[in-house]
Amino acid sequence: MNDSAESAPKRPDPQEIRGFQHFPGWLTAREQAALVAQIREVVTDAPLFSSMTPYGKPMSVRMTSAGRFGWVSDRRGYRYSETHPSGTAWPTIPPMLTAIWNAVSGTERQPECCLINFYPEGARMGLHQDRDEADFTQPVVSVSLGDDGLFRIGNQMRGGTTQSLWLRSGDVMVMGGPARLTYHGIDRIAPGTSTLLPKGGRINVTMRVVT
Ligand SMILES: O=C(O)CCC(=O)C(=O)O
Ligand SMILES: [Fe+2]
Repeated sequence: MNDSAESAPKRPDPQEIRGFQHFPGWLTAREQAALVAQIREVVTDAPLFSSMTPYGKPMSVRMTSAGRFGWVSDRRGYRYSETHPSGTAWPTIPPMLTAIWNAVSGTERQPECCLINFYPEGARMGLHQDRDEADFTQPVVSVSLGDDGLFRIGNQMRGGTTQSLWLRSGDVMVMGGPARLTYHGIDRIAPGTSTLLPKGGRINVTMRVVT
């Protein structure tokens, strides 16, 4: 028996919600802090930037990416790009994130994009589908850090009833299977609900197979 502080943490079982698999509290507080440090290294090499929607409206979320591809949005539309807007290649995906992917994704393939979204107070993300990837049999795996975010889940087509839940720091969500194209978004974040990020706000990371 090993009950030292270094023993592997017990991971939560998933809770199913409209086909999404929610793992509340997947990461311990210590792991969350370590992951934030790895994400900071990415952001140092590939600074957060504000995107324009194809309609010319600025998004309230700032973003950057790691991996072979990054997600960018500008007047040419939403797309994956092999370079940051500054022209450089994206940093490699932090190893803690790859480990989460391997534990929950249920696929042999590896993520080719790790999109890092930063939500300051007041930021939101409207209901959308993630459909810029080539193979919808591959899941999207999301990790939340910092302030709570109110996540809304709709249906596979626009409209209909929705269901909401709070995504908390350390939660992991797998969006796969029949729910891979389900509409989802973030209505708002709850400022001051976490002390993980010294200046507050919420980070959400999504890992995706792109090609
Ligand atoms: O912030 C979240 O929890 C969801 C992010 C998301 O849906 C996306 O980046 O496509
Ligand atoms: Fe999404």
